[in-house]
Parts: sequence; C-alpha cells; structure tokens
Amino acid sequence: MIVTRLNETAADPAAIAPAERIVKPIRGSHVAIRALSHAYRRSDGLVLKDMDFEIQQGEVVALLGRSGCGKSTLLHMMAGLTLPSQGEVVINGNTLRAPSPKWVMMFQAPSLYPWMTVAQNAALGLRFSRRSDEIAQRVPEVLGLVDLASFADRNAQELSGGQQQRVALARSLAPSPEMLLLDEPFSALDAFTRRALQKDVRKIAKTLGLTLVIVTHDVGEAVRMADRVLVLEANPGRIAEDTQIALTEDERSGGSEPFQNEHSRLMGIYSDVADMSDVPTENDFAQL
Ligand SMILES: Nc1ncnc2c1ncn2[C@@H]1O[C@H](COP(=O)(O)OP(=O)(O)OP(=O)(O)O)[C@@H](O)[C@H]1O
Repeated sequence: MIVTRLNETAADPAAIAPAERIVKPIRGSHVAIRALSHAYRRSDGLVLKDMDFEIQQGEVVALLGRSGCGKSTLLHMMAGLTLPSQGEVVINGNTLRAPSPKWVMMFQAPSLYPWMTVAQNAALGLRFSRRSDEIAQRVPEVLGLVDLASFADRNAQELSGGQQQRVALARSLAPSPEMLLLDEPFSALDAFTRRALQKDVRKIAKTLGLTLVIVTHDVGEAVRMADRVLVLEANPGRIAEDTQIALTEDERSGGSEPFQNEHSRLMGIYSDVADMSDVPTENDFAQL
C-alpha cells in the first residue's frame, strides 16, 4: 500500500538527505509572450494589450501591478488555462494550447483535503497524473524540500496556514514541473511566515532550476523573491517597466541597505505606474 510505504519512510526524517543532494535539477521552461492581447468578451474592452516579453529558463519573475490590471489573466495564460484573444504564449518553442503538469499554478488557498495526511496530500499531483509508482520516492523528497519531512503522517487540518501552503508547494513540486506559477500564494499569511516562505520558495526554485513567476501587488515580496520585475499598468494591462533586482541572496532579507534601496526604487516605479490610491505604501514599508 502506498500510504504504508510513505509512513515507513517518513518515520525516520533523519534518513531524508538534504534537498540539494537528492532532488535532481530540472530544466526550467523558457516562455515567450508574443503580441498578446486579450478581451474576455467581444463587447468588453481589452484586459491585456500588446504584450511582448520573454522569461528565461530558471528565471524568477514577479508580475507587479494594482488590482484588476490583468496579472492573474496573464498567469492563467502561461498555465494554458485561458487562451489569448490575439497573440500567443510559446513555451520551449511550442505554442501553448492546453494545461500541462509541466507548469503548475499555486493559489492563495492551499486547497488540501483535511482528512488526509500531509504525505497523501503531497502525493495527489502524482496520483492525478497517473504516476502513482513514483509516490514512494518523490513524496519524501519533496516533503524534505519544503521542510515538512517530520510531518508526513500528520493530518493536514492539524497544520498552520503556512505549513499547509508548504504541503501545497510539495504537491506542486512532486511531478517535477519545469515552471511554477504563483498567484499571490502567501497573501493570507502573517508577515513572518510569508517571509520564510518567500525565501524558501526562491531557494527551491534556484536549487532545482525551475522557472518561477509570481503575481503580487506587494513590492517587498517582489524585491525579496524576483530576479526581474514586470510592472503592469492598467486599463488595458500592459508592461510599463521591466526591471532587474540586482541583489545577492544575503541582501534579499529586509534589513539590508541594498534591499531598502531596491525597495525604494521599485516603490517609486510602482507609484508612478499605479494610481497612488492602490499602492499599499504603509503596508509595504511595514514589511521591511
Ligand atoms: N473570467 C472572467 N470573465 C470576465 N472578466 C474577467 C474574468 N477574469 C477577470 N476578468 C476581468 O479582467 C480584469 C483583470 O482581472 P485579473 O484578475 O486578471 O486582474 P489582477 O491584476 O490579477 O487583479 P487582482 O490583483 O485583484 O487579483 C478585471 O477587470 C476582471 O474583472
């Protein structure tokens, strides 16, 4: 039985080696957005207009913009969940026409089955992809990656919100995707938990070589996590700024002077692009 085998492995968390040694690097997706515009209905105006950009393999990109500017719409298109009215999303040279387990989305709500264990929840992606034979090996690996190796037998409902989001992350990582698409996944968590997850998710993406795209309206989150930030303007949504975040891994914690300089620079760009009323200035600075 799958569950028994998982439980046996998880009973000895010390047997789980550090993620860097046991999880093979993955080739991240290359994404090209070509002449993309979108309207949900013909009678409505364009939600997105004239988008053209590329994301390199293994790059961490934040889509930053005010509410309603089309960030989630763009992310759904990168996952193949919505097709653009015009233009195309090209992944690894192929026009995207449908979802695939190679690019997975994570949302604000972890959507776990509360009556199942952590290991059973983490195994669901593999089950649904008819890859149950990989569960015994992959689930302990990914639970180690998200720092939940010793929680494998716990019921999901016994975990904190941050731990539940880690289980959702493990479930997403188990089928070895090339790209993770995160739609404000940490916004319901407290500041301390959110920062820990931001740091760990970036580290996991870099360790594995995953391409990572994060939708956010939190300037601090963009500076902490992203190699590059695309700032979107609204009505219609389009890229107003495309800027690199030039920080070392150590500098990405909120206290460093280079971090604060990058935060102020990005906040200035965002404020110029967004309506000031939509910029959560105090909230963002509180998170420094
Ligand atoms: N399924 C849909 N049908 C029709 N209109 C939609 C649909 N989904 C989104 N929209 C509209 O498209 C626009 C962009 O929405 P979207 O959710 O992509 O923005 P967002 O930047 O992610 O916003 P938020 O930060 O609030 O989540 C909004 O005006 C929204 O009402």
